[in-house]
Amino acid sequence: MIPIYSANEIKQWDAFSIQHEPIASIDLMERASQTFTQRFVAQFSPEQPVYVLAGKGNNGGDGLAIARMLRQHGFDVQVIMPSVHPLSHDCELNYQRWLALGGTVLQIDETNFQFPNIPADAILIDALFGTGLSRLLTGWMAAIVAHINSLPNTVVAVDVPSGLWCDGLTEGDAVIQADYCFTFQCIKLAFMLPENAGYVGEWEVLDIGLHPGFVQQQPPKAGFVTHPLAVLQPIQYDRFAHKGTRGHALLGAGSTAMMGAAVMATHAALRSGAGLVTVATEASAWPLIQQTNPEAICAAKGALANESFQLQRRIKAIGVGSGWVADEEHIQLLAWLLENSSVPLLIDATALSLLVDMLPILELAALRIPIVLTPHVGEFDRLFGHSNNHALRLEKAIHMAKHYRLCIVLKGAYTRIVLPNGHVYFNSTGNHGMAKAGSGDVLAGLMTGLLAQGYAVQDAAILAVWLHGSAGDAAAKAMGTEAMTAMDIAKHLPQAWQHLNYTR
Ligand SMILES: NC(=O)C1=CN([C@@H]2O[C@H](COP(=O)(O)OP(=O)(O)OC[C@H]3O[C@@H](n4cnc5c(N)ncnc54)[C@H](OP(=O)(O)O)[C@@H]3O)[C@@H](O)[C@H]2O)[C@@H](O)CC1
Ligand SMILES: Nc1ncnc2c1ncn2[C@@H]1O[C@H](COP(=O)(O)OP(=O)(O)O)[C@@H](O)[C@H]1O
Ligand SMILES: [K+]
Repeated sequence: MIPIYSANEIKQWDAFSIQHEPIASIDLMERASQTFTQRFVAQFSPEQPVYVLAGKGNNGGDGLAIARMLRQHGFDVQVIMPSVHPLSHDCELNYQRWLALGGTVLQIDETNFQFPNIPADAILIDALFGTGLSRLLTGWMAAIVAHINSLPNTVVAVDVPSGLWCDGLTEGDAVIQADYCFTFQCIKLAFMLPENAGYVGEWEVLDIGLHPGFVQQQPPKAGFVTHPLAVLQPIQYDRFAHKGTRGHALLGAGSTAMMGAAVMATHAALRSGAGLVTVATEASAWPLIQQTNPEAICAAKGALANESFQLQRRIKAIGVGSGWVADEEHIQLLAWLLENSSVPLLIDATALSLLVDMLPILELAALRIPIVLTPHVGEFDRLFGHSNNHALRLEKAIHMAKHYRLCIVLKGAYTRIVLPNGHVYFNSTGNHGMAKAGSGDVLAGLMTGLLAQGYAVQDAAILAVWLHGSAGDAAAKAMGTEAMTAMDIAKHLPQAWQHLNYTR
């Protein structure tokens, strides 16, 4: 897992490393700049001229060190600096080192603002501001940013695109629109917000060797899940395991016009590792379910509100809502589950819409059993009210998860798994080929299957979301993001499991 820390926490990590490694701050800057340079030379050729735009803080110091290193790699490098003083201590040192190497600096003046001409094939390295941004860029700094954004050049940001507020959304548009952003050590929350996609471009985290002791001392409240086995243990079965010990999942899914949702959720649940999957749905659809998923068992919808059925079949988790319609029958089923279920409950799709009028019983139910909600943004807003942007929505999800003691899986690119303690895991896998009807049903089936096997809600959510995205990536590789369908995600779950195990 890659931690997500705020700008303030990053500063603390920086100081912690300087103290505990120990290392001088200028040497840490040198190491960060070397790491950036290595990454840069792996992608770009010295045939393209490089212009480094360096500010007065430590981000500018990195820029000056990178300029020096790239010159040593044979790049033709020019440095542009707004004439702002004083420079930070380490920026000043790197400024002197650059001059000592025979480097020159093209100064930009506030009064006579004119940006040097840059050849169209030049690469621009943005080291104007980093995580030390303390206010919005205005005046001539905003003008510099606007000018750069008007240029056709490829822009590579050092740590963060200048002007970006790394802990959330930036007001206004005085932010560099980078094509690439090579960021240091941890991910910035801003990278996870769709509104910032045009600023951050393709981002990558560079390990600059900050002291790992800091993460133990101050665990992050948010993280990016690159591999779930770094944060959870998979359930291991011994050779005497049988279908009764692998867990029995009960799905309440499908209605006449949306029976495909039940088919797909069932298929995914069957590929979750669960021993038994029962689908409670309309009897007229049983032949369809059994033709498409011969391993599944069908039951009447009433099974969802039938305690003796659930006890006798040893149901271990229940997932409801995929392909449901919002009618009285389903309201009654959901209410029964909230009031009576003794096993973990997953609430998806239409059941989330029904929940709007059941928040008080949801609150009580969450005291008794683990509950996970799997809304996409529209469903989340319908349930908890509209948010004007993704940063506010995430804040609201954290608030609601804490208030109701729920796990909320807010779906989309970088699906957010929000835990009852307010911590957030962002998922790394998946692609836009999954943005198609039915993908959510696959996730709901898969997660219910994991819950049935005894995974804690948090682990089931992290693992299911990662596997689902990984299966989506495998489907995209095999058939392309256009042609792949939700069912293809379910069919590629075997590859996702293999990927999980192989990279363990
Ligand atoms: N993490 C790590 O371990 C490592 C981090 N490193 C690097 O350090 C970077 C952070 O450096 P940093 O703290 O010096 O901040 P940075 O963004 O360069 O500039 C701050 C300056 O800008 C000014 N300023 C702020 N806002 C402004 C505005 N709107 N308009 C105008 N001015 C404004 C502010 O002035 P003030 O707010 O005091 O007025 C201050 O002078 C980080 O991104 C990474 O590149 C590596 O070197 C080593 C390892
Ligand atoms: N751009 C994307 N990148 C990664 N995953 C995505 C993207 N768009 C959608 N997904 C995933 O696809 C699924 C879509 O679910 P949902 O919107 O509920 O679909 P449906 O309701 O049609 O089943 C979610 O798991 C979501 O995270
Ligand atoms: K920058």
